[in-house]
Amino acid sequence: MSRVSGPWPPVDVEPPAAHPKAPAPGTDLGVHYDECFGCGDDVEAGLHLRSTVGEGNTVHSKFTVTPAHQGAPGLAHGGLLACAFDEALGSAVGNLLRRPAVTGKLETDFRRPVPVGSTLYIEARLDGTAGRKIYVSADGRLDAADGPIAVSARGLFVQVGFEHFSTHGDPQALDKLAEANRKNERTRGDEWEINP
Ligand SMILES: CCCCCCCCCCCC(=O)SCCNC(=O)CCNC(=O)[C@H](O)C(C)(C)COP(=O)(O)OP(=O)(O)OC[C@H]1O[C@@H](n2cnc3c(N)ncnc32)[C@H](O)[C@@H]1OP(=O)(O)O
Repeated sequence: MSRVSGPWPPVDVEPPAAHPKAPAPGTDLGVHYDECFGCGDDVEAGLHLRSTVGEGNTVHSKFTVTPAHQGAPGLAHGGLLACAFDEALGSAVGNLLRRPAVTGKLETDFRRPVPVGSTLYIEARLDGTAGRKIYVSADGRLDAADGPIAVSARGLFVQVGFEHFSTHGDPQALDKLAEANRKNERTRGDEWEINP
């Protein structure tokens, strides 16, 4: 069976166009929500991804595997690795396009074991958009930006209105996030593309 599931993106796409107010290459993206399992500081056993904007519609993230992330003894759990890629891809979509979007589909290709103590260097890139559909992909390299690829992923994010989060999520938590965002230039609501 081929590792590659088909052409990517699977449909004709527009080339990705970063939002005019997207953070510049080199910008440290920080934490988008303290309680996020992917990046939040309040989640002790979370992944604590740290991300920086790269050149050419990319975001570079680092994820260090701890004993809390094990599946087999001494090795990262595949589901948590998929989570790291969801976060890295979502960070590329949210920060570069500034469109509210959720993961519709996430495909992962586990190519090498990822031991506890190792760091994945993930490069996520915008591949294109087709209406509300946003296609992204990423490679995660072991222990160095030019290390061997251990995991690759492809994702489809679907742009949604902000009501997706207020309807299905926790309004109090959203208020808390909005308050935090008011203190953070990069995530101000007036800089988002909100019309799906
Ligand atoms: C600074 C900030 C940082 C922000 C940094 C953020 C980082 C965090 C990242 C974590 C992100 C997450 O985990 S998000 C959480 C996990 N995901 C979710 O909970 C999403 C749950 N699913 C849904 O709510 C829904 O299914 C939606 C919104 C995805 C789609 O529903 P919808 O709005 O009714 O739209 P729908 O017509 O179904 O789909 C729209 C188009 O997408 C296509 N489509 C939808 N799903 C799929 C699919 N799985 N595979 C193929 N295609 C699909 C449809 O065919 C359609 O194509 P066409 O007919 O138009 O051609």
